[in-house]
Amino acid sequence: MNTNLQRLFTIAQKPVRRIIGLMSGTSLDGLDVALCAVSGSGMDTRVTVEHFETVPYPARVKDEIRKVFAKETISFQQLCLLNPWLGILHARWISNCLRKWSILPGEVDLIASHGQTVYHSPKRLHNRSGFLNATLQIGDGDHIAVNTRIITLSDFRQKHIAAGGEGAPLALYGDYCLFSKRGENRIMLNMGGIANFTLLPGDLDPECVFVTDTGPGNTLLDAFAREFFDVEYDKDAVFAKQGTMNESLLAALKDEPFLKATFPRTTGPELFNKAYVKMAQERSKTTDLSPYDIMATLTHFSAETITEALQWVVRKEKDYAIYASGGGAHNPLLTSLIREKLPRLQWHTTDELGIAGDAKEAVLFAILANEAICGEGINFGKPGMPAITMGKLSFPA
Ligand SMILES: Nc1ncnc2c1ncn2[C@@H]1O[C@H](COP(=O)(O)OP(=O)(O)OP(=O)(O)O)[C@@H](O)[C@H]1O
Ligand SMILES: CC(=O)N[C@H]1[C@@H]2OC[C@@H](O2)[C@@H](O)[C@@H]1O[C@H](C)C(=O)O
Repeated sequence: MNTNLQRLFTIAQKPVRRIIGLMSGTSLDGLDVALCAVSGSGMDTRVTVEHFETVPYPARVKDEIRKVFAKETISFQQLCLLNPWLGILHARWISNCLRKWSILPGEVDLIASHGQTVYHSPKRLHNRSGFLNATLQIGDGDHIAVNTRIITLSDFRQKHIAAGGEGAPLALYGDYCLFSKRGENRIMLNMGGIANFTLLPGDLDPECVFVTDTGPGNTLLDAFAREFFDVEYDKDAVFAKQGTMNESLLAALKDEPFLKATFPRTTGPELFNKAYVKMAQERSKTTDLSPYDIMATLTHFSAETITEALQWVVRKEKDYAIYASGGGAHNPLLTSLIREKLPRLQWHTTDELGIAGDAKEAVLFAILANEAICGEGINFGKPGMPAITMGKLSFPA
């Protein structure tokens, strides 16, 4: 037998597996590296985050990714070169983290690599006849496995699409396993570049679990913080707080078929980008707004689209606790707007559940890898949320 398979078999039988979850999201802020100790599977999964670090993407890495990121027309050579380059860089950063944490590669069982999404194209967005849902993540897993000497699972989203989903959000699988609590209706709200949430019913009925993207989280704020103020993001909403929300621009921003389409739905910066905002400004005759007013209006846009999606699932007669995560949870204006609009929801952060909000998505990919090795496929009984295990295997040798 191939010794890699023997090793995998042993890993699957261990009481506790050490899995590194990796996430590099649509914000392009860096690579989240979460070293997790995982036991059990499915609803019996338990996780302890032993170490977590965000390795910031150097400017050169951001620039190279931006040459293809969410763009309809790109250099094929650039895409081809980026795929191994990013895999090798991710491997190097993992090795650096392990050295810093005094952990040997042989002490880690698996790596779960999300990769870098460069294009997300569900059918509702491309609308091209004969083509189905599609998404593309790069930073190849073979390069990670060979360079770290750790078995790697990667490219989780393709199987979800193959089984009838849009390839996202995958958060529900880990959210359901880790955070479901009998007696509490929970909403796990992640505000990254794009915002999404999972509804976890207090009766644990898998058929009532619900997950969707809502629209922009920070992606438009980041794009315009770069354009107007030459900074990577609007830290603590200092710019947005100096502006006034413009009703006409907000209405134009919200006038988009995606925001009226049935839930669940997924999206990305392919739709919500600078051109989208500039077109809304033209339509609403607000091209002369100050940068501060635009930042304020974009923050309201994210808050309203998040709130309206949440209002669609919450029932008046029920209580809900909301657990926020992702970089947007640090944005005081965004969070206060959401809280004002949903005063009945009890507001928490995932930190209160033992998982730091910045680490959550990386941890969720570690859980997906754990499910791929030990799980049986969680059945939500719904189209678009297939009962599958995900991730492709790369062996170090
Ligand atoms: N103090 C802060 N104030 C305002 N915004 C913040 C703050 N800290 C982080 N952010 C926002 O969070 C973003 C990073 O969020 P996160 O890492 O969750 O996104 P991501 O994982 O890349 O996105 P996605 O989940 O869509 O893939 C930053 O780009 C910034 O916009
Ligand atoms: C295609 C893609 O990378 N989508 C991301 C993105 O970032 C947030 C939102 O859009 C979510 O749908 C998804 O990531 C999380 C981890 C998910 O799949 O649950």
